[in-house]
Amino acid sequence: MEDSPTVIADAMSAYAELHLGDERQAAAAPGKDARYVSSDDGAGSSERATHYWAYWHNKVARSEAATLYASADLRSGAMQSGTQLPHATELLYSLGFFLFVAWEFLAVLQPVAVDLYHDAAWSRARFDPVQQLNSVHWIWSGLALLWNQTVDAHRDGQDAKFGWLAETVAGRFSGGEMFLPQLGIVIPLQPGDLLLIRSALLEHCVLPFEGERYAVVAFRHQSTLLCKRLKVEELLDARVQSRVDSEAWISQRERVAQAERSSGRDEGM
Ligand SMILES: O=C(O)CCC(=O)C(=O)O
Ligand SMILES: [Fe+2]
Repeated sequence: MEDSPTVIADAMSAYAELHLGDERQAAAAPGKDARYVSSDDGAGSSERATHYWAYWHNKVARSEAATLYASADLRSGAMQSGTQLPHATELLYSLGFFLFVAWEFLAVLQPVAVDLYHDAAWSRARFDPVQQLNSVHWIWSGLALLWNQTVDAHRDGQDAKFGWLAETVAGRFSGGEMFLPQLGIVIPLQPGDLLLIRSALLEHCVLPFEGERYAVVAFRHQSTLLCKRLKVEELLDARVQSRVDSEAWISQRERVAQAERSSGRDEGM
């Protein structure tokens, strides 16, 4: 990912400059999302932002009216229905290489996970504007974009339980390593690196940093997986699985999907 650091950093800077300016400044209310509660909410806080692009299922209405939801800064507490897609196109194309490499690595590491994510993505492709732009390498249900955000220790409880998050960072900064408290491991994540972690299981946080640190996080929520009654934990376990495992899993998945359809118990996502 040699050229990606500047490509991504430039695209994120441009995007922030053009489209986040006012919303960024407006973020004054205390955050509702514990992940982004900053320990140093003083100087420079107006430069921090978290922005989501995600396929979001409307559980209350039980509809598939998924849309692009975005929050310029979760500290404002507002999740807004996004209309920013036209503005987002340039940034999404700049992230293409990251999405491609994440897909490739995950396909080698655990093909079953790619199958599972891919199925979920394609079943909802017509509702998912990001999918429509990114085509085959978009296997995620959402992206979190972070500008200079400190991130306290957390697990991403909505992510697929035994699934994966893909992340890369950009900008010029020192510090800002990813720390995994349960394992006592510090990952010196640098621009150009790709990180895949089990975000729902492993606590992670970002250590203090100086400079400009941008993060791009691709995730898939558990609620968007197709076969929710599958014992995903047995499938996405810690082993690196072979294609043979994958084929066995596909037939299991089909059986479960069929059982769900015929019992009529599947209430959507
Ligand atoms: O900024 C990072 O490096 C991590 C972000 C993260 O963990 C999250 O958004 O859930
Ligand atoms: Fe996280």
